[in-house]
Amino acid sequence: MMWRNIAGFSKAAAAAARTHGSRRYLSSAIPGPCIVHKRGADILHDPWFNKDTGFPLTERDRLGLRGLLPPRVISFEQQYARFIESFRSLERNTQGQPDNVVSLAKWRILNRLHDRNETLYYRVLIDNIKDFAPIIYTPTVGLVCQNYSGLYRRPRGMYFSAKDKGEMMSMIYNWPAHQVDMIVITDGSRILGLGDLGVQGIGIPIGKLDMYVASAGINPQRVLPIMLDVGTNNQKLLQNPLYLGLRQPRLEGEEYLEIVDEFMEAAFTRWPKAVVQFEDFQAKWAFETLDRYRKKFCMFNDDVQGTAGVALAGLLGTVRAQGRPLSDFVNQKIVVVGAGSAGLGVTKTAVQAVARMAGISFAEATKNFYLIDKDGLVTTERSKLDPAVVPFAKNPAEIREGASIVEVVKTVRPHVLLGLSGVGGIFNEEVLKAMRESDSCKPAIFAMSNPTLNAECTAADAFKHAGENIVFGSGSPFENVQLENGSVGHVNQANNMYLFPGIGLGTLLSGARIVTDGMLLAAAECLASYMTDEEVQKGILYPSINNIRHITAEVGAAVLRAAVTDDIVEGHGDVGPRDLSHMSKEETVDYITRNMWFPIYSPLVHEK
Ligand SMILES: NC(=O)C1=CN([C@@H]2O[C@H](COP(=O)(O)OP(=O)(O)OC[C@H]3O[C@@H](n4cnc5c(N)ncnc54)[C@H](O)[C@@H]3O)[C@@H](O)[C@H]2O)C=CC1
Ligand SMILES: CC(=O)C(=O)O
Ligand SMILES: [Mg+2]
Repeated sequence: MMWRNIAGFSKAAAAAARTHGSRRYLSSAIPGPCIVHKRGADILHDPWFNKDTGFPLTERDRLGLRGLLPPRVISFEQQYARFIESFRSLERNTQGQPDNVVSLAKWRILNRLHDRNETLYYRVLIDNIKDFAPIIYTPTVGLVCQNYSGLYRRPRGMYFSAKDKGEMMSMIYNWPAHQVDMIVITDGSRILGLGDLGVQGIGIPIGKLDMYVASAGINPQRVLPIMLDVGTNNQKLLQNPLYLGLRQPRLEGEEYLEIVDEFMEAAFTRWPKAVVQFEDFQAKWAFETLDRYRKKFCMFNDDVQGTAGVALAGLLGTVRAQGRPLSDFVNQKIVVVGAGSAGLGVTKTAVQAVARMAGISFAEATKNFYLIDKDGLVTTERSKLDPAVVPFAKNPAEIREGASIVEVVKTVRPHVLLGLSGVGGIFNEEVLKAMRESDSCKPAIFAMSNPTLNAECTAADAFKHAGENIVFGSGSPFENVQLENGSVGHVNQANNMYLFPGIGLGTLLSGARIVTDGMLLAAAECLASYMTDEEVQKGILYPSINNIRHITAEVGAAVLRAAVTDDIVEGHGDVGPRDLSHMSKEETVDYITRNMWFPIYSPLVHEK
């Protein structure tokens, strides 16, 4: 497959140059120039501009590179083929070694390319996204974060620590790029299902932004991963002499919020048009910061809001997979395991959808939802109920307070069992077998926790124990399952990666001041309607990751149009609010697609 890619490379590159990219092209296949303010070895050491052995001789002369490279010029196609061959050779040479060792070796080879030559890196990533997303994103990114202090070679992104209080407004100007479009920020307090990883959580913003470049075509020169290091409560890290973060317990309360406030003010002062994505904050701060900033800054929380949209699309897909009309969603009984930032975001959004569809109140719409946390089923009987879960607490007369997952499944016979608990394997054989008694003809199991070992169950176990007629989704990728009946059990990657790039891109290109509920709902609806009935009936609820650029363009357009409807757009570049409001749906998709950056070597022109 890889070689087919390479064989079709030149034609594809020319087509790409026509249809993608924010760089302007002089003719259909010739990329426009890129201004560079460096010369000589400085260019070779800057991954944004470096072409390695790909610099043409004339460019070597112009930029003072002559003699700094071996004499032969290697084409982009040859460089690409050479990298892929190295990667395949690494795969061959590591066969039989433990999974973690192989995954980290693959991450290292990609990371080295990222550090050296971003154009080639993003090109191999885009063309081979199915193979490489599991390395730069979940699950391997989790392993990278766990080992970050040892793996660290050179910085990427910016680090703001509790010690930088009062300095952030000037520090933000240390970032070399004049323009920043997308920022992903974490405080490292809940990295995937791996808990508090402190400063080592920086791997998550880096991985998410790689997905932004690959999926949404955000220019990699304009992305900024941010780590807010406010300490860590992870004792193992605090005792690790190699740990690279602040060696102090996490800041709490006002002290914590002052740090986040200061960063937000600094970032939006320098880049007022940027979009900020909050990622992997522990639940209390995820909700608090979302509440605090969503009306003031152009930001969203991916775990709360992106996940909710992807899950809603999956839930609507399961109704279609049952061969029922969408309106039947209001009758689906849904058990959500995990009442944190993701589980609560999903439950709230799904209840809102039921309320809207059935024309009933939010409170009435909670009837078919059952929320389970580490203490079991949440009911009104629980002492010290977290205010965020109060709306979903059941009457203990229906099922007892603290009932286990299997008790709830046996009693409720739900259509859907959805896990966002971060606890690997809690959908055990007994729970999965209980799902055989579901009231649905096609029960749905979503084991959405990441990374792979934290998934509530594996795909193979789900099909084996819950039955071959289920639909299955997981946060991290699993292989499809060969079923005994001869058919294929499809695995859906129920991951917010299907939405956050489109939410960010649509917001950016509309120049929306904030991210509204309408924009988020439009993103979810777009994803929900993306699949054909035929696909959905086979249990395929989300598109292949190979189509991620296409789905992102569609989602981005839906988000942009919703922003226009909400009357909050300020336009982007030459395109004003009136232009945006006059675009048809197709024109909006075209506008979004034309603004996606695509990696191709541009002639470099030196300017002092
Ligand atoms: N697939 C996707 O797109 C996404 C997946 N996630 C995953 O969801 C998981 C949870 O994330 P957050 O909600 O942010 O974490 P969180 O820490 O805010 O919440 C975890 C919840 O799980 C509950 N829980 C813990 N142990 C449990 C047990 N044994 N039984 C039942 N419930 C239990 C906790 O009480 C808490 O309510 C993580 O693994 C994360 O990777 C999060 C966002 C997106
Ligand atoms: C996918 C994601 O955002 C998470 O697991 O936290
Ligand atoms: Mg996350």
